[in-house]
Amino acid sequence: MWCSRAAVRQVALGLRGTQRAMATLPRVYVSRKVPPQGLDILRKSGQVQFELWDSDDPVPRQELLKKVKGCDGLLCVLTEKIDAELLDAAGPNLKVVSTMSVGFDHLSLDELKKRGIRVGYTPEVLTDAVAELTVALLLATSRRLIEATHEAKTGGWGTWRTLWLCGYELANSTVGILGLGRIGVAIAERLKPFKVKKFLYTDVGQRPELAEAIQAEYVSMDELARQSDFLAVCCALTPNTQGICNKNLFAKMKNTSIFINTSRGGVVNQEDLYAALSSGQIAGAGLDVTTPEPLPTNHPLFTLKNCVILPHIASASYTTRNAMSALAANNLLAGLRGDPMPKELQL
Ligand SMILES: O=C(O)[C@H](O)CO
Repeated sequence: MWCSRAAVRQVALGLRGTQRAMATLPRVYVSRKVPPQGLDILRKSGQVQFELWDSDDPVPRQELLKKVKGCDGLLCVLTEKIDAELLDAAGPNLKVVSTMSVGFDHLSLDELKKRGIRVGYTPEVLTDAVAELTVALLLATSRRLIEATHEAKTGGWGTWRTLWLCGYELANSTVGILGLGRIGVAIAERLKPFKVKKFLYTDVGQRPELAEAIQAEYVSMDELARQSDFLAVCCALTPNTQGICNKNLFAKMKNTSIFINTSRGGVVNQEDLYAALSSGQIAGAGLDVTTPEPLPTNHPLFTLKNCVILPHIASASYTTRNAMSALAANNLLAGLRGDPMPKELQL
C-alpha cells in the first residue's frame, strides 16, 4: 500500500506520541514469569509499563535491587525478600507491592508501612487448591502411599501380608487444626465425609463463626496436641508462630498421630520434628513446606520413611495459579490508581 509523505509523517508522529505516553506510564517490575492471566491484565490495562524477569527461577538479588530502582509498583512472589534494603533501592516512587501469595512473611510489613507503601496479596483464590492438597498429603502420609509405591516398584511387594504397610484412618478420628482460617475450614469440610469424629482447633483467640461452620471445638495448644489423631498446621508464619511446633508439642502428641504442615516451614522446629519422627514419638509427618526451600536433598528428614515431603505445591493447580496472578495484577493496578485493591493487606 502506498502512503503519502504527509500520512507517513502523521504515523511517525503518532508513534512518537505513543512512545512518549508510554514513557510517562507508571513503571512496574514483575519479578517472575507469572502465569499468563496476570500478565495479560497488565498488558491490556494500558495503565502501566512493565518489565518482567522472564524466568521460572528467582531473579538474583542484585538484579532485583537494580531493577526496582525508580519503580512505582512491584509484583513479586514469595521467594523475594521485600525488606528495607529493597525498599531503599526502589526509592520514593514505589507505591504498591503486590505479592502473588497469600503468605506475607517475606514482606517487612513495618518497613512498608513506614514508607506508606500499599500491599496486595492473594487470599481466597487458593483456598480450594491448598485444602485439596492438604487432604492428599494427609492421606498419602497416613496411608503410607509413597512408601507403598516404592515397595511395589522395587520388589518389596511379596505376598499379601496382614500388617504390612498399615497406616491410620480418618474414620472416627479427631482432627486438630492449628490456626483456623479459611484454609483450615476448607480442609475440615473436605475431611468431614471421611467420617471424622471431632474437629478441634486452636488459635490466638476463639473464632466462633469459622468454627461453627465445621463444628470445631476450641482447645488449648496442649489439648490440641494431646487429642489430635491428625494435626494440620494452617497458621501464618509470624514472630509468634515461629517454631511453635517443637519438642514441647510433639512430646504431647500420641505416637499414632500424623502431623501435616502446608503453611510455612518456619512454624516447625525441624530438628525436633526429626527427633519425634525417628524415635516414634509421632507416627508420621507430611510437609509441603520446609526451611529452607528447597530442602537440601541430604537433609535428615529425607531419610525417614514416615516423612512425606512435597516441594511447596499446595496452590499448584493451573486454575489457582492463574487466578493468583490475575488477582496480584488487579491489586497492583488498583493500588497504582489509588483505588481500593481487591485484596489489600491492612498494615
Ligand atoms: O503463600 C502462598 O500463596 C502459598 O504458600 C503458595 O501459594
